[in-house]
Amino acid sequence: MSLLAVRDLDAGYGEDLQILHGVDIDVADGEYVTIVGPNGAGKSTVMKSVFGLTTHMGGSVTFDDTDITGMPPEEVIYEGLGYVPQNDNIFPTLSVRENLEMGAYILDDVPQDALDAVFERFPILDERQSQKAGTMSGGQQQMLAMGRALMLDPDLLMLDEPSAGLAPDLVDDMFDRIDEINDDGTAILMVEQNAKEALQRCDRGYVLAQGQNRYMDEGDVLLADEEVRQQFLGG
Ligand SMILES: Nc1ncnc2c1ncn2[C@@H]1O[C@H](COP(=O)(O)OP(=O)(O)OP(=O)(O)O)[C@@H](O)[C@H]1O
Repeated sequence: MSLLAVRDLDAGYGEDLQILHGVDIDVADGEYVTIVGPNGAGKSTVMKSVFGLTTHMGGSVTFDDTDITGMPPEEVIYEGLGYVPQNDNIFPTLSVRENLEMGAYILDDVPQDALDAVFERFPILDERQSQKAGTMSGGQQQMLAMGRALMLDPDLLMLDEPSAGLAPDLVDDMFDRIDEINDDGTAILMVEQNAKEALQRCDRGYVLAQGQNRYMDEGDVLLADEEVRQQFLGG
């Protein structure tokens, strides 16, 4: 049984700019899945489509047995799905703590246990609770964006290029933290430019190109596949 099942999905932007052509993606409970592929392949569009941010043109998206096809983000969030977009994923003028509280805005009260869990996972956020988010480093802002998405304790966390813009020595640390979130039971769907590292870390990977599925297998198998390496991983 899939936690997330994307079936034959057609989606895009505006009235008729179709980007995805019959895409299929599955994520099982607790699984760690990555999507890799060339620029413009539609990787981000898959995530945006699951989160109700694109024009739905065909096919379906099911999450935890609920049909969420075309459901707007303000409703999807109630289903147990968290999403950290690549850009604009924090409120720069709000404090760290206010950003985390915003992550739980759909609840009447800020869940103290969730806040404590985020601070335990990312101690730097605890130390900097009152700092304006926009004044933190790129890596710290990325942790804050993840922390915010974790405030509702999602069953699936979608991460769009979490390593983008990070200094090389911080990239491994970011991937380690994603491993930890997954080890604690949250399923991960991640889009990454850093394809080799992402495929090494995940359970299963999809290669997307031109809005279509190209390859799907265990990460290690994709990494070892000569065709995949030549075409999509720079040899
Ligand atoms: N809001 C938008 N309006 C119109 N076209 C868009 C929009 N967002 C993305 N696109 C187009 O959709 C196509 C796929 O973009 P997408 O960002 O999903 O690709 P990607 O595989 O994530 O690539 P990248 O690694 O470059 O982010 C691109 O041609 C892009 O220009």
